[in-house]
Amino acid sequence: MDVSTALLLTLAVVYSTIVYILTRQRRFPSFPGPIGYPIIGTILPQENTYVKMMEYSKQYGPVYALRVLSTRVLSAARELLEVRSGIYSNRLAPKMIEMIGLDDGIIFQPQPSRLREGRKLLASGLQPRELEAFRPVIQAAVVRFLSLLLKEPKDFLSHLHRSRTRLPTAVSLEIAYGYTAASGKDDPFATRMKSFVKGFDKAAAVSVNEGFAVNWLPFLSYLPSWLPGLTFKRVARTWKKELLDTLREGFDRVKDEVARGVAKPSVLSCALEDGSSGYTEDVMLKSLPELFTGENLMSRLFTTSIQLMTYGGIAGGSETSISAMSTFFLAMTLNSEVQFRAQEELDRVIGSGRLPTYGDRDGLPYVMAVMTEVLRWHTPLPCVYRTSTKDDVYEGCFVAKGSTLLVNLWAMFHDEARFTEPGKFKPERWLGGCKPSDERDVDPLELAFGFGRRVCPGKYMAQELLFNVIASTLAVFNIRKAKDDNGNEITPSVIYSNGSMPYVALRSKLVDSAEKLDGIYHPHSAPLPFQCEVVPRSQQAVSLVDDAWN
Ligand code: HEM
Repeated sequence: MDVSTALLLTLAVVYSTIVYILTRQRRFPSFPGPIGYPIIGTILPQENTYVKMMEYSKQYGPVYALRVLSTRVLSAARELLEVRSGIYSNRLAPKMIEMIGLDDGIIFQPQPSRLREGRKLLASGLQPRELEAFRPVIQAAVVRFLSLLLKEPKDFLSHLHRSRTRLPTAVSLEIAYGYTAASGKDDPFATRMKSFVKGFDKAAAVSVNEGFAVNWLPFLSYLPSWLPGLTFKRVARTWKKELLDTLREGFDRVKDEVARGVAKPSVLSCALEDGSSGYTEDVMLKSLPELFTGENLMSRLFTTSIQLMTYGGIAGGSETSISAMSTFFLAMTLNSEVQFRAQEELDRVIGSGRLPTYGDRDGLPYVMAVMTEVLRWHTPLPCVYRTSTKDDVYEGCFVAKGSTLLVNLWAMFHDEARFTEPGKFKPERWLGGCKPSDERDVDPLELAFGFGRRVCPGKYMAQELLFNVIASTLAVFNIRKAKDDNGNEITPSVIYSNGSMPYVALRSKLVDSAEKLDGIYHPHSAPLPFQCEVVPRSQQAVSLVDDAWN
């Protein structure tokens, strides 16, 4: 550890001690939970933190509390986020995001009326009925993915990850701005948006070895900028201009197209054309880009709110849809019988003369069950979290303002009382709707996307995209275990990067090793790179993709 990191860590411990002492509360009994070390609190494991937290809930009960430095964490039931949403709907903005002025979109929006307006704007393109207009866009993005799979089947993970081919980004650009990114690398607007997301992402990072110290030592923002080492203030000023200029470019381009009567239908063009929509320019400017940043950022935010200062923080965003798609490829590699059953259903219902579409979903219950099980087996965001905005009393115990509330989705989806063999990938459990417990509260199609006022606005788009990828890939390809040089099958291990949970160290070792393996940034809760063979099922299947692509 170098001197500056050590100094920052020391500062963080001192800061946490002061905050802890100042905010200590004794009025109400505390929740049960691990006691942890003095000052530092509980040390959470670096990997699979949500599994450890599930163990705590078995030990201490469904509601328990722990402390990480000065941050109180309450592992609670979803009802609390829904019923007391007035107190538990906020997320803490990282200081750098605040300084750049990017806390004014949706993700960090503290004002209920402004949040409602921004979410309404996104919903105008992302609700099921509105999405229908964009169905061809989603289908085209999926066909592009299939044609890449035909050309370079070994690179299936790269096709999902790399920004040029990343499905959700391509679709979001169309829905938000009516913008079709050129398939080459140098599409100017897509590149600018990409750097915007990257800048946003970096500004929100909370690791000791990545991002800005002011995010985990917020008091630094009050020190004068002439002090040595406080370059972040200058960076914030420069980025504020650069990032807002990018947003302005997207906005002005569509505004100009609308004025000339040549705008393609998009959320922004509709809002601008519809004089009665009443959105302020600021809401349109800052809320729309959160289609990109929201998908990317959710995991970072947990760490921000939990303020894992001395321990470091998460390495990156979540890219939730990509995580689910990678899980699908892993599940198919490991469960050939599931794959054959889904393909049998596709052949019977759709035949081999066309690709399946989202409109076919009601006739494909087993394929739907595969998708549901993907979202349960390794749910992309294992925890949903919020920061409380007021002191509160819950079940007779005190919840201090600023506490982090956490709902462990992983624990709900792996609850042995509800699911037989929760660690196994078994789509059958979902046949006939939300089984096995008949309790809607564990339906991954709902639960994996969060709750109440903050429920994921991209939920329907994500489901449509995921369904299309799953159904079309299974219709066209067989996914099999790869073979080594001696012809032996390679069974991939089921190892996931930590995703939306804190790393109790610097950057996760798993993330580092994943990057070394194939050079792709793997910051989210997704399987580490693995091999499989992706082989077309027939010449007719190849022609289907070629024809659709051409
Ligand atoms: C499988 C894919 C996805 C999963 C599992 C997922 C899950 C989630 C979850 C759990 C949350 C937090 C909700 C809460 O706090 O209660 C969230 C928030 C969010 N998601 Fe998604 N998401 C996915 C895809 C997407 C897509 C495709 C987009 C964009 C089109 C998107 C945009 C957002 C945004 C903007 C937020 C923040 C909403 C707010 O704070 O009000 N997500 N997502």
